[in-house]
Amino acid sequence: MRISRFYHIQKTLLQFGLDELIPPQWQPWYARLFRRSLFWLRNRHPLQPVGVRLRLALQSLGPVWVKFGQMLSTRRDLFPPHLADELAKLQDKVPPFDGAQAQQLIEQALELEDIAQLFSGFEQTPLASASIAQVHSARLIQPDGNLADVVIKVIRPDIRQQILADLALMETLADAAARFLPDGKRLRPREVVSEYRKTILDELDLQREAANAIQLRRNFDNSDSLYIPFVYSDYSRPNVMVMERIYGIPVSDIAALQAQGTDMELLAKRGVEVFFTQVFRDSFFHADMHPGNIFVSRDNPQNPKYIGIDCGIVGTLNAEDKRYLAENFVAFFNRDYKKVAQLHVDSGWVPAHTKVEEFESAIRTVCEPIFQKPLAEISFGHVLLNLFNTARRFDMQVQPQLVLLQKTLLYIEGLGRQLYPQLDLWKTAKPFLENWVKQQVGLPAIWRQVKENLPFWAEKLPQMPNLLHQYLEQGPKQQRQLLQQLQHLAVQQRKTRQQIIAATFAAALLISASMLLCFDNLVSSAVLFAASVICGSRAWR
Ligand SMILES: Nc1ncnc2c1ncn2[C@@H]1O[C@H](COP(=O)(O)OP(=O)(O)OP(=O)(O)O)[C@@H](O)[C@H]1O
Repeated sequence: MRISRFYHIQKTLLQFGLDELIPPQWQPWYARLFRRSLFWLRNRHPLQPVGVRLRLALQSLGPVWVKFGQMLSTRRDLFPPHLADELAKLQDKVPPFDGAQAQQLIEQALELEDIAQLFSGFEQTPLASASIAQVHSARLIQPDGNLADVVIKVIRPDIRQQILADLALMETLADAAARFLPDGKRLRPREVVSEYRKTILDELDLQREAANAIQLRRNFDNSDSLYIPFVYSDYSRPNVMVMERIYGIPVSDIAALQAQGTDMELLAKRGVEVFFTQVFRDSFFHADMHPGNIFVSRDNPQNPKYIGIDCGIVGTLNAEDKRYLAENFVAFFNRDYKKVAQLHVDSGWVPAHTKVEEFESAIRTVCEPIFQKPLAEISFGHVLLNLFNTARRFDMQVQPQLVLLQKTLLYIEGLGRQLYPQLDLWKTAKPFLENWVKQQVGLPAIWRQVKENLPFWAEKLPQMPNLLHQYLEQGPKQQRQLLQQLQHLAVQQRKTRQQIIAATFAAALLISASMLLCFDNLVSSAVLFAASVICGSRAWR
């Protein structure tokens, strides 16, 4: 099975002429000869540009590869724009699987004899189907007898085995690429595939998605800007998830939004705010913000609210990353490239030995042209992309959390500008960022830390006298032990020195004894030999 799939993948790649992606000077003569001998696998689409062929090949290999291509399209640090643009067009439109089978999977997962025990009006025709799961509508019969409109997401049967098998093949190909392509080191194919493995396997676990949705919903409880549908966690299983059905307008349906009189400027600004709030306030952001996952509530168009679904992929940032990121943005918009360079070194994103002046100059060369545009038109996502690309030349390691963030930022900006083309991103984000940075330093930060640590200190306070007493008692005892160990070490050292001297003497006496033997001086030789044995045995002891 694995060999035949491997052959199928190789065949597809060759029939779409993707071997052309490897420049001829990198292909040794025997590889070219071997390629020519595979005459039945010639390129069948020679007139299509290579980007289009790559997209078509991935599409014909199936959903796992389509999703892989979608992920690669966001890695503009690795691929030229024409390839990344083509990959971005990949869509995982796949035919739904049988609704009766979905019903069976739900019954099995929730241990129901019949779906009607828990749901009324389960629709076997899916509401939507994607590569990994499909979604059915139903009405949940709640414990109090009331009905709630819900959707049930079901993972495709057998998809896990398919994904694992394809991942194993991808890993083999990545290994080969890393070993044989001269650019293998820079492209880091093994890391790219292993990152993909993590993302796609995470997406297979709906319990994880449910937990993410619950957390995000809690973070935006009572928010005017974002609503996350309620998840019925009692009915969440690794392959089944039940959640509140929403009836919002897809965010890409601009005409419908305008028709209901939505305040588009406010909506666009709220998108940016929601993103920065998730990143900087909560350190927990929805990282799959493509338009298919964002809706706008039909209620109150003058005070518009987003609805977010599909929380399968989320990003987190640690406190350090957040601080460096915010300071980077502020420094960048103040055109303080030295600070930007220094921040990259301080955060450990580039090695400590990086020459800050050289790095600063490289950043200036790449970023200064961006300021030719009015501030309002500058894209944060592109700023980050340019910074990361420059930093890569200075050995910046791929930071998956930052790549996820930069990708999400590009989505959010694209969305904001689509909703309200005059959106001034910097004006919307700057007060937020500056305020955040201010809160991280000085008195407010100290006060916040004190407040955060207070419960811990309060808990430990009653134990303090005991701990202090133990410490004071342990002090002299530990000192005595240390002294004993030092004395022991000194004795050992003296012994070793004596052994070395004895061994040297033994060797010198042995050499002299051998020389005297050569001159037939038997008695002296025997005496010296005996002395050498005595010294040697002393060294040995
Ligand atoms: N709570 C909901 N209420 C109404 N419709 C929903 C809900 N959740 C999902 N849908 C519909 O199902 C579609 C697919 O859902 P979702 O994005 O969660 O699935 P997916 O398999 O992760 O898809 P993809 O990977 O393509 O984003 C959505 O675009 C939406 O139309």
